[in-house]
Amino acid sequence: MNADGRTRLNQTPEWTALAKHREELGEVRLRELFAADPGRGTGYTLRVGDLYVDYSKHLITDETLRLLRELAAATDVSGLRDAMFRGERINTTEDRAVLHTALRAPRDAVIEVDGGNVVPAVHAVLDKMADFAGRVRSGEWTGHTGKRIRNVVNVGIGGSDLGPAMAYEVLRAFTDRDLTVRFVSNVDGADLHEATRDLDPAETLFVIASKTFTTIETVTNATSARTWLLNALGGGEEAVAKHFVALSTNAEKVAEFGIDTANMFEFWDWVGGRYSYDSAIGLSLMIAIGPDRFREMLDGFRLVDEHFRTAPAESNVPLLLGLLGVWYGNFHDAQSHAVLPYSHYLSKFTAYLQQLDMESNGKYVGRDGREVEWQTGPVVWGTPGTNGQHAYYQLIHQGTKLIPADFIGFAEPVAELSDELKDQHDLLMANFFAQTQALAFGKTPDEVRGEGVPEELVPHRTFKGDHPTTTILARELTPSVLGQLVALYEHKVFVQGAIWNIDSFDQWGVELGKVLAKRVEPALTEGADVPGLDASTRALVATYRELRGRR
Ligand SMILES: O=P(O)(O)OC[C@H]1O[C@H](O)[C@H](O)[C@@H](O)[C@@H]1O
Repeated sequence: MNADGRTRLNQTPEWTALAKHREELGEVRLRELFAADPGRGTGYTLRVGDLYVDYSKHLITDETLRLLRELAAATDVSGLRDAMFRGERINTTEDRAVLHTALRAPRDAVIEVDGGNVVPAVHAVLDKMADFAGRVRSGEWTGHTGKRIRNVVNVGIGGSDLGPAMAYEVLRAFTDRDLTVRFVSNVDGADLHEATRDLDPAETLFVIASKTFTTIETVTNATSARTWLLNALGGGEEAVAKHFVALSTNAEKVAEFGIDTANMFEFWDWVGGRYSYDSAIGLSLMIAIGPDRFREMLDGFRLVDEHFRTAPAESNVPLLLGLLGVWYGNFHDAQSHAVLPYSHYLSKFTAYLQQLDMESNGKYVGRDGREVEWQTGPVVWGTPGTNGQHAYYQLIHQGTKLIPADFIGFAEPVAELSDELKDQHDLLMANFFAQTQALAFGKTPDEVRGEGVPEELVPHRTFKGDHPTTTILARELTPSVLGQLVALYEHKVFVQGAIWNIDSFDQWGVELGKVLAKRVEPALTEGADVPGLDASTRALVATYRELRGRR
């Protein structure tokens, strides 16, 4: 028992029961499970909104699912979920509410933080964003010299970059193709250079996205962007006012930087950075796709929020996905989780999920302040599937590691493709279905022999199978479907954090590097002596200075 009145996760009877069940199951053969239950292919499926979710190719039985749900009940996942939706301060280490779900609440909803309803402010900002996006899109908003805005450059990093950058790619077919939208995140000057080198400053709007407005990379890039602009256009504050807007929770710092707070789009400390792209942080996306599409996306988020909040455990998709991750991470020693979209437009989706999942659940200290004795968040990785097939799938099929994977695909190609390109879609999806089939069922030595393969090659050409996958299939990729997918993963991450008893909403682990970077910088620039610098770093810094001719 802990100070917080909870039994340690790995001492609960539900955990023990799962460990025993795992032992009894031994090596699960998916071929056998499918042979024993002809209804498995349709029975082990769920629907949420437009998403069809097949979890039949998992190393589980009805009993596994029952025991996993008992673990969720014992760890009170639904209690924490309800506390989150109610606006309680479940981010205990930062003493904050966790209310990204309020960002997509309907206008008439009431969600209180500290006795005040936050929903009217959410919609006021959405309306302000819609008004601004509309003016940029129509050409009514002009730059300092009177030219219309044709380029939007979002400057931000982490949650202030990955979400909008990912969603912009996903929804490219819905964007205004006359606008150039780019995302700059890296403090490496090459990023801003490449993003701006062919742009006319007079036609360029910078959207400075930073929750805290203190992030060194973003403030540095924003300062350089301002210099680039003013060098070209002249002018001062009036020019900045026409070419810079800010997305932030920190009005004071925004004003200090020189952006008029009238040009600031606000959000709040109860929105985590990695949960923020449907807040003001989505402004670049909204300018690209228009306010109506943005609202459709929010509707998609809301649909899955409602499902997560109200669906019973047996049909609750985020709960299921979270539990499957626990099953592999905690009872099969899986270290990673692959997300493999079969859509070119989802090329940045997994990178986005990396922050969502790994920054949320990469923790070794529990909410009780004690070190956990169980695995927490997995390494999340992956790229669009067909490309992966010709690169790293070999290891998934025949390597020595267990890598559970999500396959995400769509029945319809994007509408604007030519007929010829649309015809390629069946081939893409044939690969999609073939891969999960091969991963699950493999190829036995006898099957290989049956093909006349020489005996010495049989082991090499045998596929053991039993590599677990979830298939997520939707009719087409729309703004709403994107919202549904993102909310699905947000809540999956929530479920796992709740079970592991960690605070999924802080990120103390990124702080140390930031502090050390500030300390080391004067050593690089001025050769300053940094007291306490270790021998390795000291030698590296000296070599760096030598290579730059700074001796
Ligand atoms: O939006 P900002 O305040 O600039 O923060 C940007 C990012 O930097 C931090 O280091 C955090 O790890 C991220 O969670 C955050 O999204």
